Amino acid sequence: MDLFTTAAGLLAYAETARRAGQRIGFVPTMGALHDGHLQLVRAAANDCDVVIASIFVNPTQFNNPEDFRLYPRLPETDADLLRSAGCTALFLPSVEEMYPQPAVLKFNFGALESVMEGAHRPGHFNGVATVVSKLFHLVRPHRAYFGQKDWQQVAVVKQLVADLSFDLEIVAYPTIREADGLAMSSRNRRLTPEERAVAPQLYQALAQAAEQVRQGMPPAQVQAGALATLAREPRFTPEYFEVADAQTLQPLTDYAPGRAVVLCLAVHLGAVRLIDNVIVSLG
Ligand SMILES: Nc1ncnc2c1ncn2[C@@H]1O[C@H](COP(=O)(O)OP(=O)(O)OP(=O)(O)O)[C@@H](O)[C@H]1O
Ligand SMILES: CC(C)(CO)[C@@H](O)C(=O)[O-]
Ligand code: BAL
Repeated sequence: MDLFTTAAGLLAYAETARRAGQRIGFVPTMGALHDGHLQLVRAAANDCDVVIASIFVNPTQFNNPEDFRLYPRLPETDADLLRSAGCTALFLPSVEEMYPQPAVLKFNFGALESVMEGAHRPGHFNGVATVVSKLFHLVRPHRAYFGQKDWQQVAVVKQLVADLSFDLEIVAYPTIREADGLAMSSRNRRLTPEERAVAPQLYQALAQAAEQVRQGMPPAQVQAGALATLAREPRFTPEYFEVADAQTLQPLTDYAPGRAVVLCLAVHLGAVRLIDNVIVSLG
């Protein structure tokens, strides 16, 4: 696996692969890798000739400086995992390399970012769109791989690709979970054993709410019930629990047949903020 720390090195590598007629798969990450990331790398290795992964803890998408400072950083272990999953090149830039000058461009994703992560993490999707655009320009992949654990991010990135005519395909893969249901996340490493023990209740609340949606319980009642369930665990401080249209991400007042519903939550557990979601397809 090749390692690049400069934009120029990455650009030249990707350009050579493209000129040779190779298909390029791209997996952007913030590192501290787990099976959720590695399934994306394996999928890219299966579909493409060249697989480029990036590890960059992007400061512009963090609204909380402590969250940025404490974000797990394990580049050596990550490199080994990437190599064994079939990655052919790793881009590991510094902040100065990615932002030689402060980025000032502002994105507006309208209703897509007026809810959930967009509403609760001011500037978050602006930072994501900025760094993803930069990375897409350097790599110019044929396909870019994202996880459904960040459901809203996938919607925002698809909008970005459409609005800016990036010539690539976005593919999204399901959330990989621990055996007890907890969604894999780099931030799980920061949980204490006591917090880790109660964390699976987040998925349990989502699974219970999903069953209620299938049974036709009104969205407001599903939401209130889930928030009440979460409130029973004193270590949880819920930020939101939304019952939303899976495409538009707007909160639902009732269900439309044939549409998919996404149930999304963000909960603080000690010093760690976790998100998760499940999709319910309505017949
Ligand atoms: N459990 C998972 N299942 C599937 N995809 C995932 C999972 N966790 C992360 N991803 C995807 O991997 C990519 C990189 O995500 P990122 O590096 O932020 O990892 P993360 O584990 O979600 O970290 P965080 O602690 O920030 O939530 C994103 O497209 C994300 O959706
Ligand atoms: C897409 C991404 C790598 C951009 O920094 C990040 O938001 C993530 O890891 O999901
Ligand atoms: N996985 C989304 C990146 C973030 O939390 O900033």
